[in-house]
Amino acid sequence: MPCSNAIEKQQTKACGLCCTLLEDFGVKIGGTEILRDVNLHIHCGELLALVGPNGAGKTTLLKAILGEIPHTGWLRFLDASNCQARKPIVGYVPQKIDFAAGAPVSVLDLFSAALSARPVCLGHSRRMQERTEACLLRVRADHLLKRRLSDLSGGELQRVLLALALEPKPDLLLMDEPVSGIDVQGREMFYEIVSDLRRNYDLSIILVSHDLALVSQYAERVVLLNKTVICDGTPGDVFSDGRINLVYGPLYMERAEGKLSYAKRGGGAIA
Ligand SMILES: Nc1ncnc2c1ncn2[C@@H]1O[C@H](COP(=O)(O)OP(=O)(O)OP(=O)(O)O)[C@@H](O)[C@H]1O
Repeated sequence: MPCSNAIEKQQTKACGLCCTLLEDFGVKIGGTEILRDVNLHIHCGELLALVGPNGAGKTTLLKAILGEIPHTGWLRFLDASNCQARKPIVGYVPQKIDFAAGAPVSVLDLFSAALSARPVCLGHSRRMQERTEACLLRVRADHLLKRRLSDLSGGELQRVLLALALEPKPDLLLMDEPVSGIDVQGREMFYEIVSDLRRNYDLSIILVSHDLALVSQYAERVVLLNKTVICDGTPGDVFSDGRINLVYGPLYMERAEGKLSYAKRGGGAIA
C-alpha cells in the first residue's frame, strides 16, 4: 500500500516501510496518570506537530516512545506488509544539550564520540571526517565541521544535533521544541531543512512545538494533546477547532504569500 499523506485517523494498516502505531497508550509516573488512551498512527513521510499546554504530556510521550519511561498499551512499528518491522531506528533532537562553556569540543569531536568507538583523544580518522561532513551537508552545516560547540549559534547547534539524529537514517524522528529560543531566521531555516528531509528521505517526524505560526506553515498534521488526543487533523482543522482556543485563547489567522498561518494574539510563539 503506497504511503499516503492523507489523515486517516486510527488506521491500523501499515502505510509504508515503517509506520508507527500507538494504541491505548498511557503513562503513569509515581501513581499519577500523565497520558491515557493515546491512539495515533504516524504515517511514513509525515510531519506531525504535537501541540498542547504546558504539562500536557508532550515530552513524556516522546520519552515513552524512546523507551526511556515505561508505558501501558501498545507501540508498534509496522512494515509495508503490515508485519511488525525490525527494531526501528528512532532519532531524537532535544531542545538543548549541556556542555561546559568554552570546552574545546568540536563538532567533529561530537560526531566521533557518538558514532565511533575510537577515543577522540587519538584524533579523527579520514573516514570519520568524511562521514561527518556528509552528515552536516544534509543540514547545510558542513562549514561547521571544525568549529567548537560553544562557538555555535543556537540555530547552528540545533542543525548539528539534527544531523547527528539523522545518522544512521532513522525510521522515526522525534524533536522536542528543537528551535525554541532561536531567532526567526534560524527557526525558518530549521523548518525548511526538516521539510526537505521529510520529503527526500520519507521520514516520519513527530515535532513538539509551541510555535503555531511555523507549525501551520510546515506541518501537514497537528495533534492537540492534553493527557490524551483532543484534536487530530490538518493545521487548518485543528487551529479552527474551538477546543484549541480553550488552551491557547483565540488565535488569529493570516495569509502571506499564499500560505495560511495561525498565531496567538499579540504575536510570537506560544509558551
Ligand atoms: N519524572 C516525573 N515525575 C513526576 N511527574 C512528572 C515527571 N515527568 C513529568 N511529570 C509530569 O508530567 C506532566 C507532563 O509533563 P511533560 O513534560 O510531558 O509536559 P509537556 O507537555 O512537555 O510540557 P511543556 O510544554 O511545559 O514542556 C507534568 O505535570 C509533569 O510535572
